[in-house]
Amino acid sequence: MAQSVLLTGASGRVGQAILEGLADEREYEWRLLDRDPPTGDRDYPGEFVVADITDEEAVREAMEGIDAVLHLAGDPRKTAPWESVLPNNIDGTQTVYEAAVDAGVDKVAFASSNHAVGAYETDERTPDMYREDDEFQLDGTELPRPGNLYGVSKATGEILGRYYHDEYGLSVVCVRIGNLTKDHPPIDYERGQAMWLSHRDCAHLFDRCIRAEYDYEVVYGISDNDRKYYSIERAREVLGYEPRDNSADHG
Ligand SMILES: NC(=O)C1=CN([C@@H]2O[C@H](COP(=O)(O)OP(=O)(O)OC[C@H]3O[C@@H](n4cnc5c(N)ncnc54)[C@H](O)[C@@H]3O)[C@@H](O)[C@H]2O)C=CC1
Ligand SMILES: O=C1O[C@H](COP(=O)(O)O)[C@@H](O)[C@H](O)[C@H]1O
Repeated sequence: MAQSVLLTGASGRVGQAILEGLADEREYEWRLLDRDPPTGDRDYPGEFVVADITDEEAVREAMEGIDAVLHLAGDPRKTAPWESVLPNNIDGTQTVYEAAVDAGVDKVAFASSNHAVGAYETDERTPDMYREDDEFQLDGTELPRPGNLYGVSKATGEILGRYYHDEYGLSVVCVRIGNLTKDHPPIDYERGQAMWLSHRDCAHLFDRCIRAEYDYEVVYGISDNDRKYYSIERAREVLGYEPRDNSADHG
């Protein structure tokens, strides 16, 4: 039977990468949600709900009949001020989890970020840790260590997921996404190359978040980069993630 999937933040960069890769997937019935209305220059594979995730009523309505949620909507700026991350990233995420539980949704994949752990990149460790021969690695079992308020909001989204899993049995996977760019990794940016996530690996990873069975997980969402300082072993093990790209293959 087809799975009904709610994709929040569908108009954004990550949402578009996922839809590019999975739009033809016949096993999914998409419901797309964004506060920005769809633009005429793109094809959307499902019903489009124009709503703000801080609007509890609208989110509850959008959640009806949904099996899995890919929750991407939020302010992605690392410089985002508290006035924005509090409503968009924290309140909005709590509204999504709460509505998911009430609607009997099975699983939620939450778009967390490398910035939830950005402060591990100390002056002593960088830039060496961005390089292939350095052994420092984070694997998702470490405590969050944000270096900005945006990172704080993502760490909070992870903790909210823990709560909704433990109290209500919701399956939650928090994907600490690295740096998504199209066609090739960031140029002249070692950090970005170490945490590159290609578009096709992004679509595949979120596909696995819909299909796999899990309880509560924190995984890193990057391609199989030689330079990586984030382990992707947990994503491989629990989700069956098999990335095909590596920033080292791009000059
Ligand atoms: N692009 C990247 O490399 C990374 C992205 N992420 C996370 O992935 C998610 C998506 O990021 P991007 O696609 O890059 O950002 P984006 O800005 O391109 O897309 C975000 C979308 O969410 C929508 N949105 C924002 N606040 C909303 C609200 N209150 N209600 C409804 N819709 C709202 C926006 O209209 C936009 O279409 C974000 O949560 C971001 O923090 C995390 C790490 C890296
Ligand atoms: O969470 C995010 O991280 C990526 C990578 O961070 P950066 O500091 O190396 O640029 C960023 O591009 C993206 O906008 C943000 O949402």
